[in-house]
Amino acid sequence: MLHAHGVTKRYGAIRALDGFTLDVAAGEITGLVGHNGAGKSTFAEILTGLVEPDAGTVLIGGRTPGAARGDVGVAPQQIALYPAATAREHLRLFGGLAGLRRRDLAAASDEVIDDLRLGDFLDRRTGLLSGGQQRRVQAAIALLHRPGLLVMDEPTAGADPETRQSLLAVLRRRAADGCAVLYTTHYLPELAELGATIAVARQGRVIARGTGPELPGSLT
Ligand SMILES: Nc1ncnc2c1ncn2[C@@H]1O[C@H](COP(=O)(O)OP(=O)(O)OP(=O)(O)O)[C@@H](O)[C@H]1O
Repeated sequence: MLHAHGVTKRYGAIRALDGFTLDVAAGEITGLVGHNGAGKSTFAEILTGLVEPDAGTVLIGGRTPGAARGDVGVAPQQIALYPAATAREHLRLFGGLAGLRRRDLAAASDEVIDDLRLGDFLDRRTGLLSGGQQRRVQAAIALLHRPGLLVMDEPTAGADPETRQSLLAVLRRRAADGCAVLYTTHYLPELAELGATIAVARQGRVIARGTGPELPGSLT
């Protein structure tokens, strides 16, 4: 589903990505781990189609990230919500932008509201929500249109254990339905819970790939 080969991205003298290569199959959850500054978020941004790589190949279901945008769901590391709008309004807006028709949008919204337990604060402005509640709204937006590729960039940062459990559970279900999931985290036990394969990034490239037990502890 996701094929990236030899991707480079420079910011001035900084090589954020330096020959980054990674494949994620449909139905696979890949945990992307690595030190701060290893290039994880830069790669996630390229998958949104908003940041262009300098060189290399990135294909999502055989299409460029720009062309595949409707089939990608992204939960960025930085909270990116409209503080004056409610969670319900966010679902309506992003579902509409993803092309969901009214009835499909209602069903899809009900599903993510239930999966991520948004019901208690659905009609409050997101700017007034706690950090963990905002994370749940952001994850719901990523999941809403049932994309073929989910890009979750540290989605459980600041989340309480119950929120973390509900998010991990819904990601496992989506993967079982054939979704490819790229999941960045600094918290390795989550990857074991997800049954994820692991990619270790360092200095802008993937230096190791495998399941948890296959990788030497010092790498992760
Ligand atoms: N827009 C930008 N302008 C300049 N430098 C950038 C930009 N985005 C990223 N970088 C730099 O690129 C490198 C990779 O950053 P990136 O955010 O991708 O790392 P990361 O692995 O996601 O780190 P973290 O674990 O801290 O989230 C860093 O040195 C960062 O400072």
